[in-house]
Amino acid sequence: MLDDTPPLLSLRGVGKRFGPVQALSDINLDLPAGQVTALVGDNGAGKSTLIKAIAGIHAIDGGEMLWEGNPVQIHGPRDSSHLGIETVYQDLALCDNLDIVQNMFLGREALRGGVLDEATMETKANQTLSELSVTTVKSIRQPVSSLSGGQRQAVAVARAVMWDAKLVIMDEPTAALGVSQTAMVLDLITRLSARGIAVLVVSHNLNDVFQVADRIAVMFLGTLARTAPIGELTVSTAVELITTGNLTTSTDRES
Ligand SMILES: Nc1ncnc2c1ncn2[C@@H]1O[C@H](COP(=O)(O)OP(=O)(O)OP(=O)(O)O)[C@@H](O)[C@H]1O
Repeated sequence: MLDDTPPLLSLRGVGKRFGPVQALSDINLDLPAGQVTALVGDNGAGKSTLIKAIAGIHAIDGGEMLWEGNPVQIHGPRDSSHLGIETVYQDLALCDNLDIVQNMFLGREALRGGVLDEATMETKANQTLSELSVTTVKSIRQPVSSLSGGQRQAVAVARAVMWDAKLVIMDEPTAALGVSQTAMVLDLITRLSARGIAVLVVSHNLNDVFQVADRIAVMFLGTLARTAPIGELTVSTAVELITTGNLTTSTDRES
């Protein structure tokens, strides 16, 4: 039977111009629930502009976005977080001097009788971290400044999940990480999609992409050169698309 569930988010003909620069042209992209979509492309291809458009930081000036099949207007970060879109940027936006619980509840603290409800916040933070199998953190009361890069990523992702993200966008999540921490973060991405969350991962690292993604979207000079299930491309065809925007050879893997 055909699954007629609409994708969680669909971009239809999306465009964005910065003065003379057409940063995005006619972008058509579906982000299905429970799947990891990798967004790849060379420097300046438009990846950041696209994720910022979805996150409501850049207003689009053409096309439309559909959320679960219905047209939506995303005018700012509040609109996107209201829909259930959470973005984990490279700098993570964690406060170093605050502990894990304080970071996960920053700006959305639980109160009881007008005071902070620490017990509830600790329970919820612990529960989310353990649901995501983040077991490497010694104490949820340690300041995030004492965490490794991978653990910081995990806290930022857990915060998104705790606040009911339906779409998690990750900007170069493994760029600053070593081998074992990269493996931990890739694992975490897989667990997000297993929970039914749509994940959009921007990455320059094709090894990571081929390990974790279900689908790949290749950008070239502001356009979407190709969107395909990951099995339809190889690393070398992906590189060709990234660098030229086309495939001259017919070396696509049989799907
Ligand atoms: N705020 C801005 N004002 C003017 N031009 C911009 C702005 N942001 C991006 N651009 C331009 O839009 C184009 C796409 O940039 P974008 O940062 O989205 O690319 P990218 O694929 O994320 O690149 P990178 O991998 O280097 O981060 C580039 O030509 C860039 O110079």
